[in-house]
Amino acid sequence: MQLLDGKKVSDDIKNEITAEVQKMKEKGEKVPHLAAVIVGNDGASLTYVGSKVKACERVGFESTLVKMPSTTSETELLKKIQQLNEDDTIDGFIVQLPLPDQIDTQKVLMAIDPRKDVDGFHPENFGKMALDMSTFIPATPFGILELLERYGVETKGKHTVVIGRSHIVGRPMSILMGRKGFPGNSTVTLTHSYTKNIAQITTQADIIITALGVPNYLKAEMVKDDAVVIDVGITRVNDDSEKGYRITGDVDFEFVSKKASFITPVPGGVGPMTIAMLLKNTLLAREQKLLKN
Ligand SMILES: Nc1nc2c(c(=O)[nH]1)N[C@@H](CN(C=O)c1ccc(C(=O)N[C@@H](CCC(=O)O)C(=O)O)cc1)CN2
Repeated sequence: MQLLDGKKVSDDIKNEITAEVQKMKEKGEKVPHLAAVIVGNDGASLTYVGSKVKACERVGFESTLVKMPSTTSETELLKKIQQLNEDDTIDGFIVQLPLPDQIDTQKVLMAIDPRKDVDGFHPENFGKMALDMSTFIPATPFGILELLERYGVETKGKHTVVIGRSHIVGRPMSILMGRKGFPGNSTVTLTHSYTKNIAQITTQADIIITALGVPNYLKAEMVKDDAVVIDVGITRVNDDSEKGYRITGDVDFEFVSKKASFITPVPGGVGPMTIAMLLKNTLLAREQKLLKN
């Protein structure tokens, strides 16, 4: 079994981005600027936006964190998005998800200027992705593709089973794995809460990508020998550690890792790749803006 080490690969990517930023500085160009909007006080979301800001500092990007109270109305958030769309100093921005119940997420994502949509969630960018056109690929699926590519995991002609059909991970992942090229050219089955006999499907998979958020859901008996297992689940389970919780994936790692050929750990697998690929999309947004000016 080989570990797909997202921590190491994300560090490599950040070093590559740092070198690109250095070149920009030497040419007297403005460095990329990412803004992140967070509404409310959800502990995990605050951790993730904090990591995004820290990652920007590390690679030499500018960053802006916009914190809004949990009582923010949809109108107020849409106004903030309009400001960020019009702010020429900002190359790309994200709205941290999930949003509070009073806000229509789809309406918010559609309000983001597609040229600044470094999460790749706007329908225009999502459509381009599905049509194999150049665009921002959502950071988590993009990170998974990068891990598969850097470890040389064969995907052509393989059967990939994706568990979970969220707009952030499962749905785009199922599209990307079936696209032409590498990584891709895979035969994809997208499973979800209405799928019957899921173990019958997963035991036939060469590659399993699970994004459910149910700790230890994928058991060894659901996986065939030598399968590639990608764990996108990140659940905080309360314990008596100093932090008060530990991070648990969807995969029963202790036993599944004994059967898998490649597997991502949690933590230290897909999570850090998400942050690295957001930086990559922000660099792309900056470069595209330079090309147009
Ligand atoms: N606007 C967005 N919202 C959300 C996204 C997203 O891509 N865009 N994805 C997730 C959360 N997420 C990024 O925002 C994210 C999740 C996890 C990690 C990560 O590094 N996890 C670590 C563990 C961190 C911890 O201690 O909690 C790991 O797996 O090693 C980074 C980013 C939902 N919302």
